[in-house]
Amino acid sequence: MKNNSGRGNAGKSGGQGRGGGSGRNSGSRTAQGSSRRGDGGRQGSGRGRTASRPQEEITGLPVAKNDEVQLDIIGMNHSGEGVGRADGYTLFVAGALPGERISAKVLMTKKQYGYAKMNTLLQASPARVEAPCEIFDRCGGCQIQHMDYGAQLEWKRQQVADSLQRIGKLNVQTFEAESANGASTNAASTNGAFGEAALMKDATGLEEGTRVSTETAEAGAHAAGPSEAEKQGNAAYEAASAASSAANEGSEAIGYAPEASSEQPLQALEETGFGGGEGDENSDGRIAGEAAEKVAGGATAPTFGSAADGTGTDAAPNSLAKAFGAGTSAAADGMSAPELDADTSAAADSVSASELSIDAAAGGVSAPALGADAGGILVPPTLGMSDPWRYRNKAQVPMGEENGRLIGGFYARGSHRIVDMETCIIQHEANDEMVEAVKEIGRELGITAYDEETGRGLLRHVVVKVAFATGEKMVVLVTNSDRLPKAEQWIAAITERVPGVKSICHNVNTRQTNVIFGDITRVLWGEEVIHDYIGDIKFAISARSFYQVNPAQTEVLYGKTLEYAGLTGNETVIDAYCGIGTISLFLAQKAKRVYGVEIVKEAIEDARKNAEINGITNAEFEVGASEDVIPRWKEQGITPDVIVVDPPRKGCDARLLETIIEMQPERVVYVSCNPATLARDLRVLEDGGFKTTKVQPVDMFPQTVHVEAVALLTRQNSK
Ligand SMILES: C[S@@+](CC[C@H](N)C(=O)[O-])C[C@H]1O[C@@H](n2cnc3c(N)ncnc32)[C@H](O)[C@@H]1O
Repeated sequence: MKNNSGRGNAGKSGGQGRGGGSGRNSGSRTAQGSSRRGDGGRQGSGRGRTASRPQEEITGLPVAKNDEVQLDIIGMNHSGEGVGRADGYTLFVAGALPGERISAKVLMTKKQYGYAKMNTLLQASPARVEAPCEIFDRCGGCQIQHMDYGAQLEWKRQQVADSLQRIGKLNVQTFEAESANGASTNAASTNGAFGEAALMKDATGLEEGTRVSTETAEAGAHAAGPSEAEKQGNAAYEAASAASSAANEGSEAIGYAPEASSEQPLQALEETGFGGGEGDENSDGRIAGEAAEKVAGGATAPTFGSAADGTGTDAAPNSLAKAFGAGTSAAADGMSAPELDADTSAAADSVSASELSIDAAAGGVSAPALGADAGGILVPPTLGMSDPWRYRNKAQVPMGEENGRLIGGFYARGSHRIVDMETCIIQHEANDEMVEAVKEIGRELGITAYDEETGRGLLRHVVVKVAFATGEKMVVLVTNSDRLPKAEQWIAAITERVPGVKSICHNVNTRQTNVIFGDITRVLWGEEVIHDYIGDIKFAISARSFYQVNPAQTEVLYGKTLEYAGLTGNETVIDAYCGIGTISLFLAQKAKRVYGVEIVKEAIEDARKNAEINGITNAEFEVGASEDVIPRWKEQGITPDVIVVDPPRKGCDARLLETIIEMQPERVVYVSCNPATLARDLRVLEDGGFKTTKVQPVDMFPQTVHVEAVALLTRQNSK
């Protein structure tokens, strides 16, 4: 276990107390520059926003740019920023935790909310810990290392409960949780220290039922990108769906009927692919990696199916669209571009802009009194890791040069400048070692790094994967040329310095884009794939195939999915959004027959191969959009007992939900990486005759703000 203790020492000044209340009067404005500095608090250095966009002066606000304000932090938004109020005006503060009192400088103001940079931590939260990573302040891969892991888990559970209540208008059972500061909190209410929902409406300024406006789309944008990437898969896997969902998905907007945005996402990619990032799964648009790939790929490379052609139409039947308001207009997605950085996390979260309860605006006042109903949905504590470090099996590292020396690491916040990095403490050590070895070899061979401004230079990214169960390793060199110079020397050096390497691949990406992978991948040496196990099932993982990045927690997630599916061996099961068939094959062990559907052709090819290598014959897979294929299966007479869905962040297509309701399975198991769209979709299914009984949060991405959950719904009406 890494050093994750040290609670509460950082920067307590103790001199100011917490101030009274968190409502409209909690922020007190002081003269600029009058705050104390250097009293040991977290200075909010590198994580402050870069207000690089010219700002329009908005008059009549309680604060102005450069003001110094004292704030009580009353929640944390889904980007991991503390939420404070200054005379009723919402300010987002990177690095501040709920329950803290801080002095901060206002960086920028918008009509409904603004950003501030913490200058002095006046009173620290007991949940505050010293972030163990030296570059936490600069790297976007993790957002909440400074929060005690128990508090992270509690916050994630709260995110789920809040979304169910506020967006889904669902009844959540009261749950007594020990909060990080030892106080007992009613986790079903929304005014706990870790609840943010109450702030959303105020932050976006939208009245309940208001459709997402430009501002909310903008706000939501931040969440775009990476968030999902890992979960969604790489460019190949996401390309097909990205065009239709790009904007919506990234924006966290939850309404149906989004318009697709096609080009904007292209800048999404700045980020570290090394660490968390959802470059993969990270959200705040800060992580390049796959997220970027996904988005960018979808917009630019219509290679994998109809949705990728940029014509994405997620149009929902009016009734549904109406039910959830928030038809959002796309754009959001592109927001992760560096120059927009300062706007993005606002997310204040368009997510629920249209759904938020008005009384929420009061500042942490609880939503409708839903909590105490024992008949409500059970949201148990988040299933976390005993050691929430070194959990990732894949790193995607951008390469650059510093004074002529090959370096690789992460993009400095708000720029595309690459900062060298030797270790990432959420990566498996083997990934650190592989990346380091490749950098050394590259230097020895005199390899140049790709320069995205000039389009010159050779090595763009190094992607490394390690299979936790077998120890097999893969190195992928992504270059800006079709030929890899000195290929033999590369192979000799990598095989010598990377013990256990099973596969060395070369991917060609000559496009001037931030997308990591190009379309051509060649095996330079060894196997085309490495193998890993989840439970007893063996999976072949190729250079570009999507595979969950946290294998330990994947087993937990799939185990819960299987448990909720309640299989006896006689059931027909549909696995919608099945990817490479990971969940399908898990289920097939206990079901009569499993039908998997996935929009990306390559994923389905992998799924079929994986079924074969495991000798599984009762699973079949079809390429296509779930919302197209499953209605067809219905016409063909397939009658599932259980339907499992594991959609991208944008949630299920409305047509799919309608089909599920018509098919009337006994149970629906909904695996989600976005509590907002989960809540929206559960509302539809509830209205269609299902009852949500449990929603189990699972921590797939410790130290980041990403929230994963699996929900069980049972059919209430009879066929
Ligand atoms: C969250 S991933 C789930 C993958 C898989 N269940 C797993 O756990 O590895 C979502 C998947 O849905 C796919 N997808 C996106 N839109 C789709 C659609 N309309 N129909 C079917 N699959 C889709 C993506 O390509 C991606 O593989």
